[in-house]
Amino acid sequence: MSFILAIDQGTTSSRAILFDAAMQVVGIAQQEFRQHFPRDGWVEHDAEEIWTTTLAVCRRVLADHAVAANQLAGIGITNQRETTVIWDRQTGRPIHNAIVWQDRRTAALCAGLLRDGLEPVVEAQTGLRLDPYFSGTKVKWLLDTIEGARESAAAGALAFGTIDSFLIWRLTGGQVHATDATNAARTLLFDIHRGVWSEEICRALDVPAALLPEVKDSAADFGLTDPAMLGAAVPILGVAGDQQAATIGQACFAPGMMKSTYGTGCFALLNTGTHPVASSHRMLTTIAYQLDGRRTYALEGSIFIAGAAVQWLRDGLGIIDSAAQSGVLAQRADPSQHVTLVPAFTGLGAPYWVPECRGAVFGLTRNSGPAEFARAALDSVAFQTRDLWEAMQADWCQAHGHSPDVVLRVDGGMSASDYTMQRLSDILGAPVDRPVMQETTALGAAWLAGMRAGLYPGMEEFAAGWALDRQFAPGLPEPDRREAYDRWKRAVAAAMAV
Ligand SMILES: Nc1ncnc2c1ncn2[C@@H]1O[C@H](COP(=O)(O)OP(=O)(O)O)[C@@H](O)[C@H]1O
Ligand SMILES: O=P(O)(O)OC[C@H](O)CO
Repeated sequence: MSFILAIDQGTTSSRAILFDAAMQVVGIAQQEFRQHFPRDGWVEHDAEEIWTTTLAVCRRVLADHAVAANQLAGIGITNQRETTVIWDRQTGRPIHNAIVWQDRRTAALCAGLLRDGLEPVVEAQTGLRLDPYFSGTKVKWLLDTIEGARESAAAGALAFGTIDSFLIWRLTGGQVHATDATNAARTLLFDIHRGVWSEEICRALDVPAALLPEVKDSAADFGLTDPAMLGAAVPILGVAGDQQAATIGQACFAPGMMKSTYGTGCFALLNTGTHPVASSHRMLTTIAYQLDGRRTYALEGSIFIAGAAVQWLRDGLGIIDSAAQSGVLAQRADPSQHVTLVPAFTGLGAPYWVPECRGAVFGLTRNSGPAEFARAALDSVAFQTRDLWEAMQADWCQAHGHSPDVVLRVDGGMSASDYTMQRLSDILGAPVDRPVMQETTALGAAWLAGMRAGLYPGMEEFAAGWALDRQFAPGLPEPDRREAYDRWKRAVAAAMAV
């Protein structure tokens, strides 16, 4: 039993990553699935497709590498967070498509709850904001909308879960209804301080306790897979939301360590230790991981558009053929021009939280062309990260009376761009560390399971194995950094004013 299977169930694809006893990647299988946009602002996934693609990639990666299920010491699950499924306990069938984290259908519901004065309770107990992003109002929408759902839920016939929970249910053949603390922390229903479902918020949202999963540590016994799934009963031993799994995979275990993942969007988490730090700068407070019943907390900043700006250069503007070309093109930009892109294509996330804001470009001249657009798109990722960086440092300062000594570790597809990572370091005025290991999210889930199985080392030894690929050191003089960031702040203010 010398392998660990990590399941990474993401927003656009399901992946299975096989790790060996030395925590090295043996193989990866991946399958995309359909995105459903039934109305403006609505985003759904077919939960059955999430299940079939997940099972298919697990079977494929094992078959491709001739590894039998009885050679697995355990399974770790990491997942797109907040996405909401409600299913029938008897049949296992979802009562509706999964409502995805990006879905905005509950905006009016949130506005109503805000007027009712629920926001202070939500912030104090969950560390989140009253925003459609999180699961709670999606659950309420489903119970209010699907005929008979509210009565069935009250009678205990239905189960709610984030994607980890739904996969655990399916993998165990309907035996286990559980989640981990990091996923529970994203539901808007979980008291992150007491580590229990919040009766007050559940009451306000009309969510019956009978609907909710048991909340466990991130490394725990989540049940055995039904042998019909993979060919043998395999224990599920690790579960964490994908951004928390990346924090673990990056070994950001000490307070002051921060990871920033650059995929379609960007999610930055700053470890704040065993005491939660409340944000007065519009960051989220969340659980980074829970081990042996002890919660470690993080401040989180979520940016909706990062790599998606590069996709826009490729698919929207057609000025590059591949994402990798963006850095080459950006380096050819005229240094005397200051074209600034505010990529608020789907509104602005942290720290602005303005869903109705849309993108804008400033500083165009007759000489502005593809190179200046490419630079503006990549630079926008650095500027947005600086927004989070400033907010988190200010929150930390308020809590501790001094600035943190931040170590920033980056990952995700866009961290492959040397240009962007250098620019990030320049704009932050701080070093940026990129690890050798690219699969940090899957590694985090695998480590949780492998550590629980006794195959992988404990936290300290795991952290010591983190290896640097490249450190980007800041090269921009302070006045230039200030001037560039001031220009960005003015551009955001102008975009928000339109
Ligand atoms: N060399 C590169 N330069 C700039 N952006 C890149 C590069 N490689 C990938 N990207 C961007 O990274 C994103 C893919 O990263 P990934 O971590 O796979 O994202 P996700 O998990 O959200 O699908 C895409 O948006 C792509 O445009
Ligand atoms: O699936 P990803 O990588 O886009 O991550 C989604 C986040 O977990 C949403 O909070």
